[in-house]
Amino acid sequence: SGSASAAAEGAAAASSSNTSVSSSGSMEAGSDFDDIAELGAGSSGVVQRVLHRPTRQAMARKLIHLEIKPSVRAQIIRELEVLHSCNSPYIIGYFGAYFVDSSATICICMEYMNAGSLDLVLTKAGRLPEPIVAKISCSVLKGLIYLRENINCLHRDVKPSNILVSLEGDCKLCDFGVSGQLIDSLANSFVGTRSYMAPERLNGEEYSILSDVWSMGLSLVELATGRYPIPQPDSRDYTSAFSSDRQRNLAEHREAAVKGTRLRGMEPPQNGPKQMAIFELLSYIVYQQPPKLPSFAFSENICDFVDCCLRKNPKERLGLESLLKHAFIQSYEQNQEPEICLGNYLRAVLS
Ligand SMILES: O=c1[nH]ccc2cc(OC[C@@H]3CCNC3)c(Cl)cc12
Repeated sequence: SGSASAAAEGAAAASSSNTSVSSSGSMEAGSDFDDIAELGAGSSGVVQRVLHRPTRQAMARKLIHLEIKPSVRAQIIRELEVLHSCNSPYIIGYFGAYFVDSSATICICMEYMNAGSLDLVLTKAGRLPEPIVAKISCSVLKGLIYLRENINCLHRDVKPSNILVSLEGDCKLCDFGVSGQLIDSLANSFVGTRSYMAPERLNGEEYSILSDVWSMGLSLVELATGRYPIPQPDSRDYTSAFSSDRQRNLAEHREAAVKGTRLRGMEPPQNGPKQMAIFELLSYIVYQQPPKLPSFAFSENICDFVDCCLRKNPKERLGLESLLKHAFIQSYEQNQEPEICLGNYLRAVLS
């Protein structure tokens, strides 16, 4: 930990958000960190809120258990080093990573976001109003563009739990596939009952930035309705969360964005099994029509935006720059109504 402290001291002086904790790769865990709370657990590991004592820096530390040989560990640490050069308001800050020898665990130290990930926000907010979904979409697009332009990497795992927000109104991407070796080491670790993977990827075809666009589109439908959108809800499912009066629904979005009020999310599927088996769900994504938002409860702009992301054929999907110019993003980007801001909304809805 001595080397880490020295590195952190030096880096902290640089006061950049990308101070490096350690690249030695052999530093024992925990010596410089105080565990404060558990932030969440996902399919690849547990995330804790920690304090890096030498720098007094609050951090989020992700622990991933990996049974791999030392040479592969060193390669993962090396491949993660490029994250030190990531400096974007839409990408989570990176402090460094190290292995805990005794428990074959990699610890990845990242910037702490005090409003957590969007899967957790959604459980409290019910569903997110359109202006908030627009702000999040804009940040996700800018984050994906930054990854492609600066580290030439795709995200590969866009979903609500990998989009982080802060009470100051920041929205950043995390857990993107920057280390090929880490991707390979995690290849068989998928556990879960839902997938944000694009049809072409489920079909074993070439993965491209347009597959990230599909995952973003699916995530936005979930954020806007409060429910994972596959299988496609039927009309009865919609009536629990949305009024039949279109104008009332549209007014409700704006009001909830300004006041930070919770909106009732959609119930899980009533008809049929509570939760579709994962294989059935994956074949549904590949063979059935893509999900879409109910036009009676949402604006044409957001309905068209998600349709442009959720085309089954990747060649028909819009690219990142075109999506950034879409009316859904522009309509909120331009008349940036001061009372509609992500920070105010999150402070109200999470209070
Ligand atoms: O503050 C954070 N920084 C980096 C990663 C991170 C991940 C988080 O949660 C991830 C889990 C995964 C599934 N649900 C929540 C939270 Cl809740 C905060 C942070």
